[in-house]
Amino acid sequence: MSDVLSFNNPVFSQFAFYSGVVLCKTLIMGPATSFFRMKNETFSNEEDCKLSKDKSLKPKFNDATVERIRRCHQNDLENNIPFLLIGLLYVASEPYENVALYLFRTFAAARLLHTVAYLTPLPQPTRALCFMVGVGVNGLMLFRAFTQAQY
Ligand SMILES: N[C@@H](CCC(=O)N[C@@H](CS)C(=O)NCC(=O)O)C(=O)O
Repeated sequence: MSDVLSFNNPVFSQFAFYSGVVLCKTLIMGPATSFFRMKNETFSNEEDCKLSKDKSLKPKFNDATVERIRRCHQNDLENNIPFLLIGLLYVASEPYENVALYLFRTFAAARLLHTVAYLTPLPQPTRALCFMVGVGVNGLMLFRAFTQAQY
């Protein structure tokens, strides 16, 4: 049991890999927001506006691109952070390796596709389905952790 949360455990190692994938994806959203803020001259604070050549610029909160990236980032935070926490409990429950790998891959694929669907944007229900697959994986992992835990 002491080796469960170590890279000697293939399930933890695979979990670390797919967590890294979704974390990288989430981390990219901040710089992507900054990039489009500068490109579209859409700043949310007075002091940021002063950095622009146009000194008459005022804070703006309704740029469609910036707001879409922000919503996508927030959605990542709402889903990927629970994946990291629930995943740790799940790995500690010592699941079957092939089932765990399938769940990790499904979650990572669903979240990457969710971003593609949000930013393209693809017609609904594409994004909703990606979201539900992610929620489903988190739910299954949490169920397994609950059923293995003592109370
Ligand atoms: N916080 C989300 C909760 C529900 C959710 O995550 N829905 C998915 C599928 S429709 C989504 O992509 N929502 C868009 C969003 O979070 O901006 C919301 O306000 O929509």
